[in-house]
Amino acid sequence: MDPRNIQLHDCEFRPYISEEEIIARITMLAEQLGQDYAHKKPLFLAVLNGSFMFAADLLKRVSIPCEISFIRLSSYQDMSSTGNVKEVLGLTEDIHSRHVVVLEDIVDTGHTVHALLQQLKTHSPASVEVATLLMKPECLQHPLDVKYVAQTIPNDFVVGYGLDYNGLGRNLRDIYKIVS
Ligand SMILES: Nc1nc2c(ncn2[C@@H]2O[C@H](COP(=O)(O)O)[C@@H](O)[C@H]2O)c(=O)[nH]1
Ligand SMILES: [Mg+2]
Repeated sequence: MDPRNIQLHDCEFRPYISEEEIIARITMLAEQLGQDYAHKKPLFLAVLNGSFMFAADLLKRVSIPCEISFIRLSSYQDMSSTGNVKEVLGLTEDIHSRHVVVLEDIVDTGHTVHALLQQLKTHSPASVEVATLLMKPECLQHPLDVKYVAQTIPNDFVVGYGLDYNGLGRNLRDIYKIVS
């Protein structure tokens, strides 16, 4: 095995996106959000578990007044989407008339974001947009308009920087992709 690669459970992963590249992308995203949401006091809604590192690093770089809250959803098993989006921890904030920005680690099929947007819209927010660290456009199965994307990637299974493989890998500073 290449010494730069890592093993998680039964799979080998190789370095893909470095922490420096991730932070550079997030810094640009934070500046864009700061401009678009100046004077709107946005509510960032981070989708746990995967977005915890992205949310923390993004929020540290957003320089306008804002709030953050969390929701926990689950739809992935092993390396694929089940298509069944389970709410593990629900919405605790009143989002009526608020400008909401959903923070996702990765948009793959889009099932998760699609289901969440449907739910959020029933609470009459002033606006809802999605900011994601990663997006796999070729996997999308819903006509989603994801306004803020730090980086698009091909259809590869990735781990690290909050993303896991069956519970492991969330603590990695860089993003790795599976060796096929
Ligand atoms: N560790 C990884 N998790 C992934 C990957 N692609 C998706 N996911 C997880 O699923 C949800 C959303 O998927 P969706 O199909 O509903 O869009 C995402 O938030 C992740 O938690 C991946 O490559 N690696
Ligand atoms: Mg996620």
